[in-house]
Amino acid sequence: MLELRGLTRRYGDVLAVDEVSFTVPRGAMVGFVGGNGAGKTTTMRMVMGVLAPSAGEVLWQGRPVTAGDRARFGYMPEERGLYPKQPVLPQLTYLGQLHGMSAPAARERSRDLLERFGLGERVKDKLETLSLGNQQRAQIIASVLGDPTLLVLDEPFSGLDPSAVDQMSELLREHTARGVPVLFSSHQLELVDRLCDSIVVLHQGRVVAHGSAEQLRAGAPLRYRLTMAGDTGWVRGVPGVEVLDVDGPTAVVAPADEQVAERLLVDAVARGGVREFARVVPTLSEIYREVASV
Ligand SMILES: Nc1ncnc2c1ncn2[C@@H]1O[C@H](COP(=O)(O)OP(=O)(O)OP(=O)(O)O)[C@@H](O)[C@H]1O
Repeated sequence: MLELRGLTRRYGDVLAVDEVSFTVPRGAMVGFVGGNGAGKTTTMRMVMGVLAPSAGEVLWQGRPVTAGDRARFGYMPEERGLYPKQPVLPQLTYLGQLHGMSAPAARERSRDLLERFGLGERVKDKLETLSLGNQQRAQIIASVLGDPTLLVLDEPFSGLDPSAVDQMSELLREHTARGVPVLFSSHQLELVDRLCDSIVVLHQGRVVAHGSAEQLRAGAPLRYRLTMAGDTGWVRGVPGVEVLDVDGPTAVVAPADEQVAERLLVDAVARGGVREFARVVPTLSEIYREVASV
Protein backbone atom coordinates (compact mmCIF):
# COMPACT_ATOMS: atom_id res chain seq x y z
CA MET A 1 0.00 0.00 0.00
CA LEU A 2 1.11 3.52 -0.82
CA GLU A 3 0.32 6.23 1.69
CA LEU A 4 0.78 9.98 1.30
CA ARG A 5 0.78 11.75 4.63
CA GLY A 6 0.50 15.53 4.77
CA LEU A 7 2.56 15.94 1.58
CA THR A 8 3.30 19.61 0.98
CA ARG A 9 5.37 21.43 -1.62
CA ARG A 10 6.10 25.11 -2.01
CA TYR A 11 7.72 26.81 -4.99
CA GLY A 12 8.76 30.13 -3.48
CA ASP A 13 5.48 31.76 -2.49
CA VAL A 14 3.35 29.26 -4.42
CA LEU A 15 1.87 26.51 -2.28
CA ALA A 16 1.56 23.91 -5.06
CA VAL A 17 0.61 20.96 -2.83
CA ASP A 18 -0.95 21.54 0.57
CA GLU A 19 -1.04 18.69 3.11
CA VAL A 20 -2.21 16.02 0.71
CA SER A 21 -3.05 12.72 2.39
CA PHE A 22 -4.57 9.61 0.85
CA THR A 23 -3.78 5.94 0.32
CA VAL A 24 -3.58 3.70 -2.71
CA PRO A 25 -4.37 0.25 -1.28
CA ARG A 26 -3.04 -3.04 -2.64
CA GLY A 27 -4.73 -3.86 -5.95
CA ALA A 28 -6.63 -0.56 -6.09
CA MET A 29 -6.88 1.74 -9.08
CA VAL A 30 -6.99 5.34 -7.87
CA GLY A 31 -7.76 8.24 -10.19
CA PHE A 32 -6.17 11.57 -9.47
CA VAL A 33 -8.17 14.44 -10.91
CA GLY A 34 -8.02 18.22 -10.72
CA GLY A 35 -7.80 21.23 -13.00
CA ASN A 36 -4.62 22.58 -14.59
CA GLY A 37 -2.15 23.52 -11.91
CA ALA A 38 -4.04 21.67 -9.14
CA GLY A 39 -0.81 19.95 -8.05
CA LYS A 40 -1.17 16.41 -9.44
CA THR A 41 2.20 16.27 -11.21
CA THR A 42 3.99 17.81 -8.23
CA THR A 43 2.41 15.21 -5.92
CA MET A 44 3.38 12.31 -8.19
CA ARG A 45 6.93 13.61 -8.47
CA MET A 46 7.17 13.62 -4.67
CA VAL A 47 5.88 10.04 -4.53
CA MET A 48 8.60 9.05 -6.99
CA GLY A 49 11.31 11.02 -5.19
CA VAL A 50 11.98 13.24 -8.21
CA LEU A 51 11.05 16.19 -6.03
CA ALA A 52 11.59 16.60 -2.30
CA PRO A 53 8.52 17.50 -0.21
CA SER A 54 8.57 20.72 1.84
CA ALA A 55 6.70 18.71 4.49
CA GLY A 56 4.96 15.38 4.93
CA GLU A 57 6.02 11.91 3.93
CA VAL A 58 5.44 9.02 1.56
CA LEU A 59 5.00 5.56 3.08
CA TRP A 60 5.28 2.26 1.27
CA GLN A 61 3.96 -0.87 3.01
CA GLY A 62 3.60 1.17 6.21
CA ARG A 63 7.15 2.59 6.47
CA PRO A 64 8.97 5.51 4.86
CA VAL A 65 9.64 4.75 1.20
CA THR A 66 13.26 4.01 0.27
CA ALA A 67 15.26 4.44 -2.95
CA GLY A 68 15.22 0.64 -3.23
CA ASP A 69 11.41 0.61 -3.10
CA ARG A 70 11.22 3.35 -5.73
CA ALA A 71 13.53 1.44 -8.07
CA ARG A 72 10.73 -1.13 -8.31
CA PHE A 73 7.97 1.43 -8.96
CA GLY A 74 6.79 1.95 -12.53
CA TYR A 75 6.50 5.63 -13.44
CA MET A 76 5.23 7.49 -16.45
CA PRO A 77 6.32 11.11 -15.97
CA GLU A 78 4.50 14.10 -17.44
CA GLU A 79 7.52 14.86 -19.62
CA ARG A 80 7.58 11.18 -20.74
CA GLY A 81 10.69 9.10 -20.30
CA LEU A 82 11.63 7.62 -23.67
CA TYR A 83 14.05 9.17 -26.14
CA PRO A 84 12.38 10.33 -29.38
CA LYS A 85 15.48 9.70 -31.52
CA GLN A 86 16.16 6.15 -30.30
CA PRO A 87 14.61 2.98 -31.77
CA VAL A 88 11.78 1.59 -29.66
CA LEU A 89 12.86 -1.96 -28.78
CA PRO A 90 16.48 -1.26 -27.76
CA GLN A 91 15.49 1.51 -25.39
CA LEU A 92 12.70 -0.54 -23.82
CA THR A 93 15.17 -3.40 -23.40
CA TYR A 94 17.64 -1.05 -21.75
CA LEU A 95 14.93 0.27 -19.42
CA GLY A 96 13.96 -3.30 -18.49
CA GLN A 97 17.61 -3.94 -17.61
CA LEU A 98 17.64 -0.85 -15.42
CA HIS A 99 14.73 -2.47 -13.58
CA GLY A 100 16.87 -5.54 -12.94
CA MET A 101 15.82 -7.78 -15.84
CA SER A 102 18.38 -9.71 -17.90
CA ALA A 103 18.85 -8.36 -21.45
CA PRO A 104 17.11 -11.34 -23.13
CA ALA A 105 14.19 -11.25 -20.65
CA ALA A 106 13.79 -7.48 -21.08
CA ARG A 107 13.89 -7.82 -24.89
CA GLU A 108 11.35 -10.64 -24.88
CA ARG A 109 8.94 -8.90 -22.52
CA SER A 110 9.22 -5.63 -24.50
CA ARG A 111 8.69 -7.40 -27.80
CA ASP A 112 5.65 -9.28 -26.42
CA LEU A 113 4.04 -6.08 -25.19
CA LEU A 114 4.83 -4.18 -28.41
CA GLU A 115 3.31 -7.01 -30.46
CA ARG A 116 0.28 -7.20 -28.22
CA PHE A 117 -0.40 -3.51 -28.81
CA GLY A 118 0.09 -3.64 -32.56
CA LEU A 119 3.65 -2.28 -32.66
CA GLY A 120 5.38 -5.54 -33.60
CA GLU A 121 6.40 -4.17 -37.00
CA ARG A 122 7.76 -0.93 -35.55
CA VAL A 123 10.30 -2.24 -33.01
CA LYS A 124 13.32 -0.93 -34.94
CA ASP A 125 11.78 2.48 -35.71
CA LYS A 126 12.71 5.60 -33.84
CA LEU A 127 10.08 6.56 -31.28
CA GLU A 128 9.48 9.94 -32.97
CA THR A 129 8.38 8.26 -36.21
CA LEU A 130 5.42 6.63 -34.42
CA SER A 131 2.04 8.36 -34.20
CA LEU A 132 1.45 10.17 -30.91
CA GLY A 133 -0.96 7.46 -29.75
CA ASN A 134 1.60 4.74 -30.51
CA GLN A 135 4.34 6.71 -28.74
CA GLN A 136 2.04 6.86 -25.75
CA ARG A 137 1.53 3.07 -25.89
CA ALA A 138 5.33 2.64 -25.86
CA GLN A 139 5.60 5.02 -22.87
CA ILE A 140 3.04 2.99 -20.94
CA ILE A 141 4.84 -0.25 -21.86
CA ALA A 142 8.03 1.32 -20.50
CA SER A 143 6.36 1.94 -17.13
CA VAL A 144 5.27 -1.68 -16.68
CA LEU A 145 8.57 -3.36 -17.55
CA GLY A 146 10.29 -5.19 -14.72
CA ASP A 147 7.20 -6.23 -12.75
CA PRO A 148 6.58 -2.96 -10.91
CA THR A 149 5.30 -3.11 -7.34
CA LEU A 150 3.42 0.19 -7.82
CA LEU A 151 2.38 2.19 -10.88
CA VAL A 152 2.35 6.00 -10.89
CA LEU A 153 1.19 7.36 -14.23
CA ASP A 154 0.85 11.02 -15.16
CA GLU A 155 -1.98 11.31 -17.68
CA PRO A 156 -1.40 7.93 -19.34
CA PHE A 157 -4.63 8.15 -21.35
CA SER A 158 -4.22 11.60 -22.85
CA GLY A 159 -4.27 11.51 -26.63
CA LEU A 160 -5.29 7.85 -26.87
CA ASP A 161 -8.18 6.76 -29.09
CA PRO A 162 -10.96 4.67 -27.49
CA SER A 163 -9.49 1.31 -28.51
CA ALA A 164 -6.05 2.27 -27.17
CA VAL A 165 -7.74 3.43 -23.95
CA ASP A 166 -9.35 -0.01 -23.66
CA GLN A 167 -6.05 -1.80 -24.32
CA MET A 168 -4.15 0.28 -21.79
CA SER A 169 -6.92 -0.03 -19.18
CA GLU A 170 -6.74 -3.79 -19.62
CA LEU A 171 -2.98 -3.70 -19.07
CA LEU A 172 -3.43 -1.68 -15.87
CA ARG A 173 -6.19 -4.01 -14.67
CA GLU A 174 -3.85 -6.98 -15.10
CA HIS A 175 -1.57 -5.22 -12.63
CA THR A 176 -4.26 -4.39 -10.06
CA ALA A 177 -5.46 -8.03 -10.33
CA ARG A 178 -1.99 -9.06 -9.16
CA GLY A 179 -2.24 -6.68 -6.21
CA VAL A 180 -0.25 -3.78 -7.67
CA PRO A 181 -1.63 -0.40 -6.56
CA VAL A 182 -2.11 2.01 -9.48
CA LEU A 183 -2.32 5.81 -9.21
CA PHE A 184 -2.95 7.76 -12.39
CA SER A 185 -3.93 11.32 -13.18
CA SER A 186 -6.42 12.22 -15.85
CA HIS A 187 -8.68 14.96 -17.11
CA GLN A 188 -10.99 12.35 -18.67
CA LEU A 189 -13.52 12.16 -15.86
CA GLU A 190 -15.88 9.62 -17.43
CA LEU A 191 -12.90 7.32 -17.91
CA VAL A 192 -11.85 7.77 -14.29
CA ASP A 193 -15.44 7.04 -13.24
CA ARG A 194 -15.40 3.82 -15.26
CA LEU A 195 -11.96 2.54 -14.25
CA CYS A 196 -11.23 3.59 -10.70
CA ASP A 197 -12.00 2.08 -7.33
CA SER A 198 -11.54 5.46 -5.80
CA ILE A 199 -10.99 9.02 -6.89
CA VAL A 200 -8.98 11.80 -5.31
CA VAL A 201 -10.01 15.31 -6.35
CA LEU A 202 -7.33 17.94 -5.96
CA HIS A 203 -8.09 21.67 -6.12
CA GLN A 204 -5.48 24.36 -5.57
CA GLY A 205 -3.16 21.85 -3.95
CA ARG A 206 -5.70 20.41 -1.50
CA VAL A 207 -7.74 17.21 -1.51
CA VAL A 208 -11.33 18.46 -1.76
CA ALA A 209 -13.02 15.07 -2.27
CA HIS A 210 -11.94 11.45 -1.93
CA GLY A 211 -13.87 8.21 -2.27
CA SER A 212 -15.45 5.80 -4.71
CA ALA A 213 -17.59 7.30 -7.47
CA GLU A 214 -20.65 6.02 -5.53
CA GLN A 215 -19.49 7.74 -2.36
CA LEU A 216 -18.86 11.00 -4.22
CA ARG A 217 -22.32 10.76 -5.78
CA ALA A 218 -23.93 10.03 -2.41
CA GLY A 219 -22.32 13.19 -1.05
CA ALA A 220 -23.67 15.30 -3.92
CA PRO A 221 -26.68 17.56 -3.23
CA LEU A 222 -30.07 15.88 -3.43
CA ARG A 223 -31.80 16.60 -6.73
CA TYR A 224 -35.00 15.28 -8.27
CA ARG A 225 -36.66 15.67 -11.63
CA LEU A 226 -40.45 15.83 -11.66
CA THR A 227 -42.35 15.42 -14.91
CA MET A 228 -46.14 15.83 -14.99
CA ALA A 229 -48.87 15.98 -17.59
CA GLY A 230 -49.44 19.68 -16.82
CA ASP A 231 -47.34 22.61 -15.71
CA THR A 232 -45.00 22.13 -12.73
CA GLY A 233 -44.68 25.82 -11.81
CA TRP A 234 -46.55 25.11 -8.50
CA VAL A 235 -43.32 23.54 -7.08
CA ARG A 236 -42.09 27.09 -6.47
CA GLY A 237 -44.47 27.40 -3.54
CA VAL A 238 -43.44 24.19 -1.74
CA PRO A 239 -41.56 24.85 1.52
CA GLY A 240 -38.04 23.38 1.71
CA VAL A 241 -37.77 22.98 -2.06
CA GLU A 242 -35.23 24.96 -4.03
CA VAL A 243 -36.31 25.12 -7.64
CA LEU A 244 -33.36 24.78 -10.01
CA ASP A 245 -35.31 24.73 -13.25
CA VAL A 246 -38.92 24.70 -14.41
CA ASP A 247 -39.70 24.07 -18.04
CA GLY A 248 -43.43 23.50 -18.47
CA PRO A 249 -44.18 19.92 -17.44
CA THR A 250 -40.66 19.26 -16.07
CA ALA A 251 -39.06 20.69 -12.95
CA VAL A 252 -35.64 20.03 -11.45
CA VAL A 253 -35.62 20.65 -7.72
CA ALA A 254 -33.27 20.44 -4.75
CA PRO A 255 -35.35 19.36 -1.73
CA ALA A 256 -33.83 20.07 1.70
CA ASP A 257 -33.96 16.34 2.54
CA GLU A 258 -35.68 13.07 1.61
CA GLN A 259 -38.78 13.89 3.74
CA VAL A 260 -39.28 17.12 1.78
CA ALA A 261 -38.84 15.14 -1.46
CA GLU A 262 -41.51 12.66 -0.32
CA ARG A 263 -43.92 15.48 0.58
CA LEU A 264 -43.33 16.98 -2.84
CA LEU A 265 -44.21 13.66 -4.46
CA VAL A 266 -47.38 13.34 -2.33
CA ASP A 267 -48.43 16.85 -3.44
CA ALA A 268 -47.71 15.98 -7.06
CA VAL A 269 -49.73 12.74 -6.87
CA ALA A 270 -52.63 14.64 -5.26
CA ARG A 271 -52.61 17.04 -8.23
CA GLY A 272 -52.57 14.08 -10.64
CA GLY A 273 -50.71 13.39 -13.89
CA VAL A 274 -47.28 12.43 -12.47
CA ARG A 275 -45.18 10.98 -15.29
CA GLU A 276 -41.80 10.73 -13.56
CA PHE A 277 -40.21 11.50 -10.21
CA ALA A 278 -36.54 10.51 -10.30
CA ARG A 279 -33.36 11.22 -8.39
CA VAL A 280 -30.94 13.10 -10.64
CA VAL A 281 -27.61 11.29 -10.37
CA PRO A 282 -24.78 13.71 -11.09
CA THR A 283 -21.99 12.79 -13.46
CA LEU A 284 -18.46 12.83 -12.12
CA SER A 285 -17.87 16.01 -14.15
CA GLU A 286 -20.74 17.72 -12.32
CA ILE A 287 -19.45 16.56 -8.94
CA TYR A 288 -15.99 17.75 -9.90
CA ARG A 289 -17.31 21.21 -10.84
CA GLU A 290 -19.20 21.34 -7.56
CA VAL A 291 -16.23 20.44 -5.33
CA ALA A 292 -13.74 22.48 -7.34
CA SER A 293 -15.84 25.63 -7.04
CA VAL A 294 -15.50 25.73 -3.23
N1 LIG B 1 9.11 24.04 -11.19
C1 LIG B 1 8.13 24.85 -10.77
N2 LIG B 1 8.40 26.10 -10.33
C2 LIG B 1 7.43 26.91 -9.90
N3 LIG B 1 6.12 26.58 -9.84
C3 LIG B 1 5.78 25.35 -10.27
C4 LIG B 1 6.76 24.43 -10.77
N4 LIG B 1 6.11 23.28 -11.12
C5 LIG B 1 4.80 23.49 -10.86
N5 LIG B 1 4.60 24.72 -10.35
C6 LIG B 1 3.31 25.28 -9.93
O1 LIG B 1 2.74 24.40 -9.00
C7 LIG B 1 1.32 24.29 -9.18
C8 LIG B 1 0.94 22.83 -9.42
O2 LIG B 1 1.43 22.40 -10.68
P1 LIG B 1 1.31 20.89 -11.20
O3 LIG B 1 2.07 20.80 -12.48
O4 LIG B 1 1.69 19.97 -10.11
O5 LIG B 1 -0.26 20.76 -11.46
P2 LIG B 1 -1.08 19.66 -12.27
O6 LIG B 1 -2.28 19.35 -11.43
O7 LIG B 1 -0.23 18.53 -12.64
O8 LIG B 1 -1.54 20.46 -13.56
P3 LIG B 1 -1.83 19.97 -15.10
O9 LIG B 1 -3.13 19.23 -15.06
O10 LIG B 1 -1.94 21.28 -15.82
O11 LIG B 1 -0.67 19.13 -15.52
C9 LIG B 1 0.99 25.24 -10.32
O12 LIG B 1 0.60 26.47 -9.77
C10 LIG B 1 2.30 25.37 -11.07
O13 LIG B 1 2.38 26.61 -11.72
